[in-house]
Amino acid sequence: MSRIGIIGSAGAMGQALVQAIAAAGETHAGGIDKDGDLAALVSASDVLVDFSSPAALEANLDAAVAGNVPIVVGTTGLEERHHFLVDQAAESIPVLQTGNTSLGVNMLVHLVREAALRLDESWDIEILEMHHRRKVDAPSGTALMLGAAAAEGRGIAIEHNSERGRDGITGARGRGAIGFASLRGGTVAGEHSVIMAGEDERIVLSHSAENRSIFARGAVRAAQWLTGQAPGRYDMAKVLGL
Ligand SMILES: NC(=O)C1=CN([C@@H]2O[C@H](COP(=O)(O)OP(=O)(O)OC[C@H]3O[C@@H](n4cnc5c(N)ncnc54)[C@H](OP(=O)(O)O)[C@@H]3O)[C@@H](O)[C@H]2O)C=CC1
Ligand SMILES: O=C(O)C1=N[C@H](C(=O)O)C[C@H](O)C1
Repeated sequence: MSRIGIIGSAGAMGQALVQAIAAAGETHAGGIDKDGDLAALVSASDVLVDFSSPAALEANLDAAVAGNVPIVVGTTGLEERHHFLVDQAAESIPVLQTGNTSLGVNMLVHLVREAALRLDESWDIEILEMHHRRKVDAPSGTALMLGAAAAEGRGIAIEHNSERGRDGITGARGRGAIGFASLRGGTVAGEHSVIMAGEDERIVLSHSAENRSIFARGAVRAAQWLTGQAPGRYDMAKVLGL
């Protein structure tokens, strides 16, 4: 049994996590939000789960390293500098970073990589996501994971082959590009579609989150798995054996 500490505890994911920890028979070590006592939470925890804000990431990783406690980073909206910080922390402690903790999305990531490996550049890949009106980052972390998987399958660098935020006279779509589009509204927990559009035909691979419990269950599974791992950077594929 592990003591799981929550960063971002009063938030939508933090609250879903409290329920998932109890359902899994684990111990809720406590939680913090902005201005909470991070050091005390680290001392009380065997493993941390962070669903807060990119602005909090550096302090969270530093505290986890100082306390030698593994951390699951589920926060999205991360930039290159945040990924660098994750890599640095992973030299000392186990860190699992993912834009989506659900089994279904991680299976979708796998399927997208496989499809992109087999389809040539004449198939245009577009990623469409929709989330609730409160979401602050776009494209979603999941959309970025799906784009990265498509690029990996295709053997191209996503940094040089993305089309994001089209507006106005954008010119025709680039051959081989991976496009992203984001919708926001209502209470949608998370919808992702990867559209592969070829000549006169289309393949659509998609996932619908019916509620946040799928992310919370996945985060608890990740926290359980991460406890006892060697220092390093991990993802959900390792946890789920995909
Ligand atoms: N990887 C995954 O599977 C999933 C990832 N997410 C991601 O998780 C994050 C949180 O989502 P959600 O719960 O919907 O967001 P909410 O806005 O509902 O919750 C965020 C929480 O984080 C807290 N917080 C903000 N800044 C800090 C800080 N510096 N230190 C500690 N806590 C802080 C907020 O507290 P306060 O109100 O005091 O600011 C708030 O309680 C987002 O990045 C989202 O995209 C969401 C679902 C699944
Ligand atoms: O903010 C959310 O709610 C979600 N965020 C994650 C993302 O950015 O992909 C995961 C999930 O889709 C819900």
